[in-house]
Amino acid sequence: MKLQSLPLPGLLRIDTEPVADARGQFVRIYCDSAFDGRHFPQVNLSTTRRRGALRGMHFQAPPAAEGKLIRCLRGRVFDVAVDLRAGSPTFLHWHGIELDGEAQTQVYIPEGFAHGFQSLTDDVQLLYFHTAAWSPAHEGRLRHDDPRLAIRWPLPVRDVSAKDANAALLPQDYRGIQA
Ligand SMILES: Cc1cn([C@H]2C[C@H](O)[C@@H](COP(=O)(O)OP(=O)(O)O[C@H]3O[C@H](C)C(=O)[C@H](O)[C@H]3O)O2)c(=O)[nH]c1=O
Repeated sequence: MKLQSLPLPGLLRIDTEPVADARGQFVRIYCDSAFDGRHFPQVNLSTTRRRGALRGMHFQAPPAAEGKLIRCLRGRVFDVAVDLRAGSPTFLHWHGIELDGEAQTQVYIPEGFAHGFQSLTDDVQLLYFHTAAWSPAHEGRLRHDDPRLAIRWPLPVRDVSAKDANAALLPQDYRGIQA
């Protein structure tokens, strides 16, 4: 398991290392020793039907701020993290990484980030490990097309949920979250 820092502090690319044999392959997705002991009280799986569909941008505010370890199991996605940490040198910066079911790449998005992804193929399956349980009362959403973020999505966007489409744009005085 190789961890590589990405341009936003705390954001990690993880390259897992499958072991192949005549039966197929085995791969370790997570281990405490490689990750200084994250605890994941919740694991989610989403499937997305159509190429171009977009889920996000989601985050949870403290005390339910959540880190996410994400792996694409099927299909291919453009996965985006946005730094919302108050005072961060990369505040409101975004970074995108392609994940796909064939490659062994995962991404770890720490607490204080918003997360979203666009499907680059039909029939995408994404596996998420969360460092906090879902807390609707602490859920926050950003618009995927917020001009203050200026995220460059690879495909024309489609299939956005009403909740995501109706999220508020960031106010000019937005200061971020204390993660
Ligand atoms: C997270 C969660 C959701 N739900 C319910 C709430 C909705 O009725 C339904 C779908 O939720 P939502 O529309 O928020 O799901 P996505 O838009 O796919 O959000 C997911 O994808 C984006 C990219 C993320 O980063 C979120 O962490 C992840 O939850 O499941 C539950 O019942 N339990 C849960 O733990």
